[in-house]
Parts: sequence; C-alpha cells; structure tokens
Amino acid sequence: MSTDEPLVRVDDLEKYFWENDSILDRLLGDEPVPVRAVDGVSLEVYPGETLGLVGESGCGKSTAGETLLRLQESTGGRVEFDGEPVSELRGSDLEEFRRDAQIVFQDPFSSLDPRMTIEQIVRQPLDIHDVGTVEERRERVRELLERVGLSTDQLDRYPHEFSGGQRQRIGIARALALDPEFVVLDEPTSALDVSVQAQVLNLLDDLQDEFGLTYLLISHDLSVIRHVCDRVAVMYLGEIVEIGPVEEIFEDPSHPYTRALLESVPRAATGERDRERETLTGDVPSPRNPPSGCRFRTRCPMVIPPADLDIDQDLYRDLMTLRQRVEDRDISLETVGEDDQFEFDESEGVADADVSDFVAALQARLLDRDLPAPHDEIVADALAALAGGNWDDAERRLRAEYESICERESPDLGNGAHPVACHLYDGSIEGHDGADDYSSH
Ligand SMILES: Nc1ncnc2c1ncn2[C@@H]1O[C@H](COP(=O)(O)OP(=O)(O)OP(=O)(O)O)[C@@H](O)[C@H]1O
Repeated sequence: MSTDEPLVRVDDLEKYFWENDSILDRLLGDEPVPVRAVDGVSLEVYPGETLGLVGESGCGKSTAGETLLRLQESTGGRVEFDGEPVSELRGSDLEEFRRDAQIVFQDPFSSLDPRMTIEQIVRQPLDIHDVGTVEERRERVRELLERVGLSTDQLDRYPHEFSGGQRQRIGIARALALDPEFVVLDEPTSALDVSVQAQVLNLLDDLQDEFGLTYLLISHDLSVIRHVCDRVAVMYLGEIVEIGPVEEIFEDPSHPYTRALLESVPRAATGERDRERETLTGDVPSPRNPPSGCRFRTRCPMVIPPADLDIDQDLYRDLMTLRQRVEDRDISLETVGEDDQFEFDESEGVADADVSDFVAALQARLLDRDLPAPHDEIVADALAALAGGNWDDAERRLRAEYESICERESPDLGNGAHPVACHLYDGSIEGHDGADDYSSH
C-alpha cells in the first residue's frame, strides 16, 4: 500500500432517495421521508491499495460505490478524485474521470447486453470515448480478452454462450478497456460458484499489480474481504462504523457490529465451532427511520447502561429490546394470555381485576426470564401501564430508568489509522476503554 495522497477522498458523502414515497403516504398527506442509503460516509482510498467495504445487505454499500463514481448524483458531501472535486467536473474533465474510474458489477448476467457480441461489449467504452482507429480498438479487445483468460476465437459469441465466471471476466475486460486507475468492484464474485470465485479474485489481484490499479471492493463476504483487501471499512445503515487495516479488523475488531459480523461467519476450525457466538440478532432498522444516536444500538450486545445502573449486559439488552418494542408500539396487547383470556380495550386496557394476571402473561411473553430487583418492579410498572392501554406512560417509565448514551448521542468515527464510531472508545464511559473492558462476555 502506498502512503501517497489518497486517489479518492470521500467526505461526508450522502445519498438520500426521495422518489420512493408510497402512494399511500401521499394520499395520507404525510411528509415525504427519504431513504438515507448513504448518510455521511467519509473514507480515503490510496493509490494501489484495495479498500474493502463490508456490511449486511441493504446497508448502503452499492449506493456508496455508485455515488462516489457519480453514476448516481449525491445529495450531500464531497468526493475528490486525484484532488479534483468529482461533482464539479464538466466536459473533458468529466470524460477523463469516466475513463479513469470504472465499475465491475455483481451480476455478469444482467450487466452484459445479451444482444451484443463479446467484441462489441468490450469495445463499447473505446467506441464511446472514440479511442484509436477501428483496427486499434479490435486489437485492444483481443489483448484484453487474452489478458483476462478468454480465447479470442470467441469474439463473435454472445454472453449467454459463456459460463458465469467467463462472463465476469468479460465484465472485467470491459472495465479495463480504457486503462482506468480506479475500479469499484461491487460484489464481483457473489453470483459465481465457489469454485470459480477464487480464480476471479486471483485474476483481479494480478491485474491490480500489472496495471497499478486501485480498488474499492464491495462485499458482504468477509472471507473475500480478508483474502483481497489491504484495509476495510465496515458499514452499517448508511454509516461507516470502523475502518482499519484488514488484519487488525479481523484479529482485533473493535466495534460491536464488526465483532458480530465476524462472529456470524461459520468457522472452519472445529475448535472454534462450539464457541459461544454473538451472532447478529434482530431486524436491521429501516434507513427511512434510523435509530437515534448510534444506529447499531437496537441490536448491539454491548449497549451502554446508565452509569448508576448496576445491571448484567444480557438483561440490559433484553430490557432495551423491550423498550424498543414499546416505543415502536410493536406489541399486540389484544392477544395477551390464553384464548381470549383478557378483554382488552384500546383506550381503557383490561379490567382492574385482570391487571396483575395480564402483566404476568405479558412479561412471560416478552421476557423469557425472572427479573431481579429493582427491575422486576420497574418492568411490572411499565407493563401495568400497557395493561391500561397507556403506551406513553410505559415508554416514559422505561426511559427514565434505562436510557442509554447510545441512544442520546451519535458516536463520531474520528480519525487515525483505525477509527471506531462507538461510545465505548470515545471516552464517554468513565473508567472504561473499549469493548473488552466493558463486555460482560
Ligand atoms: N433507487 C432507490 N430508491 C429508493 N431506495 C433505494 C434505491 N436504491 C437503494 N435504495 C435503498 O437504499 C438502501 C441501501 O441499498 P444498497 O443497495 O446501496 O445496499 P447494499 O449494502 O449494497 O445492499 P446489497 O448488498 O443488498 O445490494 C436500501 O435500503 C435500499 O432499499
């Protein structure tokens, strides 16, 4: 990896989608709410390196890649390529950027035009940019196809005549046609058979060395990231939560999300297979309405309790999940108990005589555990409020006792070689420094 100035510098990049407001929203006259697909991403990609961008499906990786290439217009922030602000490029400068920065898509089935021959597909960028003579272009296509491991006898064939791996090689040849400096590889091997994946990754590695390419490799597959990348940026719900050298991230992950992602990968070594796993649980919240504070806090196994609360982490996690469900009004109070045991009225709740049974039944359903004092009482109070149909009171009661810094304040990513956006690392918690100090595991 080079230590030169970054080739790509992304600063607070934002891509909100406004166009998908549903007809129902409009009929109801609701304010349009954007999908915050990319929400303040900052990163740098240095010449010659491969930066990985990893995260679960839907966290905004592809949108980030396409927005920084200006295949989609950003709604905020700044991208510099070779020191030039990409959003301000016009005319020949924009054309040059379009040549220098390319993309390889995940799906070689849909990204290649089925009506074009392989020669036409790989030649198209040369035609569009009017590079060389017709003969020179044909020669370049031959050279490229050979370089990616395809026979030049196949120039007149169509994409459907090739296997998935061969099609991806064609996509790579096309991306390299204009001799770019930077290539976004968007899940380049996810659609391929496992047996072919390594071949394509090795090809990309060789091409990087040979042509001095810089890569941004988007993948949800951590083994691909580990195999190929120099550094890795971990993305969650539109934000980067941790960036660092790939070995550090894999050997010593800091952010609880990174830890959970790594823990959720099946382990090959038998010794580790039985190890207790902190796998990712719960749903990914909607990017239309991301959680306040730290976006991962609704699923985080290390969410930080108030300083004056002495509580076991597992119990706190369960109580925070209960709170979230109360805040989201995501509990069906009408169906508590056995077969219509309680008559629940939306505004009145259940009859006074039924409250304690209702609370017991609701607690058994929501929290599969006995609660130690004082939590038994606090939770019983909140559930009694629900028994009375009073969501707001239940919410307030739980919030007063359990509100976390993780929901009040958004952690900054910070700077340096391995920054982490988590309150466990930013000095918010007195006497603690990092997840190992803090975790109850
Ligand atoms: N054109 C669009 N209009 C509205 N929402 C969109 C649009 N494109 C993407 N999104 C939303 O933005 C979020 C991020 O999507 P994106 O495809 O960038 O994620 P990803 O991490 O690349 O996931 P995947 O690996 O599944 O492609 C998702 O919630 C997605 O539904």
